[in-house]
Amino acid sequence: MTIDLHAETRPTGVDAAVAAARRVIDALVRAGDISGADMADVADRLNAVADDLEDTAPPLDERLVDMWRGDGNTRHDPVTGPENPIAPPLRYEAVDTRTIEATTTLGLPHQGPPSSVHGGVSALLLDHTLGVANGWAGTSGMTAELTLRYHRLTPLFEPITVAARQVSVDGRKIRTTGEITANGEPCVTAEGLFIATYPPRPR
Ligand SMILES: CCCCC/C=C\C/C=C\C/C=C\C/C=C\CCCC(=O)SCCNC(=O)CCNC(=O)[C@H](O)C(C)(C)COP(=O)(O)OP(=O)(O)OC[C@H]1O[C@@H](n2cnc3c(N)ncnc32)[C@H](O)[C@@H]1OP(=O)(O)O
Repeated sequence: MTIDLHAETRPTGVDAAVAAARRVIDALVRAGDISGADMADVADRLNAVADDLEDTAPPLDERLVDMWRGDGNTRHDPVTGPENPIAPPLRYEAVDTRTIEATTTLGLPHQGPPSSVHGGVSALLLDHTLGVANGWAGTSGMTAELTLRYHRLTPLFEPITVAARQVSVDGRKIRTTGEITANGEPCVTAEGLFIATYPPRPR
C-alpha cells in the first residue's frame, strides 16, 4: 500500500515547476563544461526565471507559516517534498504497521564516489525515512542520534530501496533502524535514536 504523504500532490502548479527544476539540475550536472550548450545564455534564462520567482514570492515569514500549516508530513522536505527540487523524491510503501520502504533511482546530482551515491545523501535519505517510519508507526520524534554503517558502494542509475522500521518506544526514546539496499544487498544500514517531541511551528 502506498503511503500518501502528500494527498494534495498535483501535476500542475508548483509541483510541475519543481519537476522541471529537477530536470534542469540533472541536465546541468550531466552537461558540465564539455557541453555544446551556450552556457552564458542558459545562465541568463535561468536567472530570468529566478528573478520572476523572487519578484512574486511571499515574504519569508509568510511562506514559513504556510510550509508548516498542516499536521505531520510536509510538502517541502528535501526527501519526499513535491515542492522541493532537491528531493529525489521518495514515495513510500507500507510494508507493515511499523515498516516503510521506497524504491528510487538516483543520478549524477547525488554522486559521491564514481557512479555511486554520496554518503551524506544516503544519510539524508535514511534520517528522513526513519523519521517517517516513526510517524507511520504512531510515535514521532526528533533525531538525537543516527549511526550509519557503509557496507558497500550504493549505485547510481539503478534502483535502490530505502527502508525503515520502528523497533521500540521507551518513554520518549524511540529506536528505529533502516537500510539502503541494491539488488537485495545492504549498502548502508542505520540505527537511530529519536526523542518524542515536536518543535514549535512558525506563527
Ligand atoms: C523535520 C521535522 C521534525 C518534526 C518531527 C516530529 C513529528 C513529525 C510528524 C510526522 C513525521 C513526519 C516526518 C518526519 C520525517 C523526518 C524527521 C527528520 C528528523 C530531523 O531531521 S530532526 C533534526 C535533527 N535533530 C535535531 O536537530 C535535534 C536537536 N536536539 C534537540 O532538539 C534535543 O536535544 C532533543 C529534542 C533531541 C532532546 O531534548 P529534550 O530537552 O526534549 O530532551 P532531554 O534532554 O530532556 O532528553 C530526554 C531523554 O532523551 C535522552 N537523550 C536526549 N538526547 C540524546 C542523545 N543525543 N543521545 C542519547 N540520549 C539522548 C536524554 O538523556 C533523556 O533520557 P532520560 O529521560 O533517560 O534521562
